[in-house]
Amino acid sequence: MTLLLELDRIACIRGDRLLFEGLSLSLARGEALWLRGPNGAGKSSLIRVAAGLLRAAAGTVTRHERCALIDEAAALDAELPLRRALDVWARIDGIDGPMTQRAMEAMALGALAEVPVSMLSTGQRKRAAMARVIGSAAPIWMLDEPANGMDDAARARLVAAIAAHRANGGAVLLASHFALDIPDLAELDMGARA
Ligand SMILES: Nc1ncnc2c1ncn2[C@@H]1O[C@H](COP(=O)(O)OP(=O)(O)OP(=O)(O)O)[C@@H](O)[C@H]1O
Repeated sequence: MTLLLELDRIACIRGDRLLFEGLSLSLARGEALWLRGPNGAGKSSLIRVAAGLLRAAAGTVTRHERCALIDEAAALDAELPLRRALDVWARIDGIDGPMTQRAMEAMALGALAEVPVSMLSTGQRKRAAMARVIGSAAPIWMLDEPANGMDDAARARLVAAIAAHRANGGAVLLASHFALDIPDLAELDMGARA
């Protein structure tokens, strides 16, 4: 079993509030873990700690591979047409053009390639952010509320992309306050810890 991500006895403080402590988890190739819990439980904070964007108050995070993140912050340049905005990231990630093309197809974004990111709807923007994650070829995906604003068809594509990623040896850390139809999904109830 090859571990891709290990969190060991993590504590997280936001403002002056201790959100959680002593939290340990690991993700091996092919695994997916659902962080569940109500608003404010600390799901986004844990994802940000795992991604290295937020410092833990205690404990250690070990990422054995590259990770790609989708969160509420817009990752794509709003002024650029979608295809070019994704190409910018592909160049940064050192990924080839066909990979970006496949990522766009996975999220059914072909018809939106020339539309500026700023003009995309909420759900389209989530699909675009997901295409960026798929196109990154990063083994670890950290997905914070990826399905918010997505319609049923987009959600099905998201679930299929996650399945393909796991089958390919990737791992997924998923924060969502509602259930997604993902098989063989481990759960961590952040609400129970709060
Ligand atoms: N920058 C910050 N400074 C202080 N407190 C913060 C900050 N960001 C978040 N918090 C607090 O940390 C707690 C956990 O927030 P977090 O966003 O991690 O929860 P969540 O489980 O992802 O919630 P949601 O389901 O609403 O996305 C909340 O009480 C929030 O107000």
